[in-house]
Amino acid sequence: MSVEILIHRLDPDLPLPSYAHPGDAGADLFAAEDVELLPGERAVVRTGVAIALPDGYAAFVHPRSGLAARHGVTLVNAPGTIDAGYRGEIKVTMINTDAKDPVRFRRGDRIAQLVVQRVERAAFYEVDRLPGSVRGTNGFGSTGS
Ligand SMILES: O=c1ccn([C@H]2C[C@H](O)[C@@H](COP(=O)(O)OP(=O)(O)OP(=O)(O)O)O2)c(=O)[nH]1
Ligand SMILES: [Mg+2]
Repeated sequence: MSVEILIHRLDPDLPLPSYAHPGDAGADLFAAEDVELLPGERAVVRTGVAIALPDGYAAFVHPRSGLAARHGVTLVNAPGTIDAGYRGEIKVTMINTDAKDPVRFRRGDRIAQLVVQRVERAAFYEVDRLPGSVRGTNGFGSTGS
């Protein structure tokens, strides 16, 4: 089963986002521009597409593991959240975490992947005291390394 999503190409010469294999969760997004990232540098990169997600869905821009493993490239805000009401161009906030090597992307390169998911919206009920739990307030490494 797949959810139908309206997509508009702001850059008609780029391919639509696509899944590399059956069963893949992420559809690859393409760079709409050339970009060079020096060590530690970041950039907001255009993808040339805008989408209209149905209510009850969101899309998440995830890094590609190959770029992370080979070049240390990830996303500053991973995963980036695309709201259902957003009609602007999807952009990718890339960062080069490598200490030594610059990395270069060309227009048309696959720079990130989009994961579409159903999402719940919460109704927040304020209370004076929360119900107890086994974990309680322990966190941030409380179970050891
Ligand atoms: O990686 C991302 C993250 C967000 N967006 C777009 C879609 C999203 O719906 C909108 C707002 O994102 P977010 O809520 O994360 O950013 P914000 O800093 O809270 O901006 P705003 O005040 O517009 O909500 O920006 C992207 O194109 N790429
Ligand atoms: Mg926001």
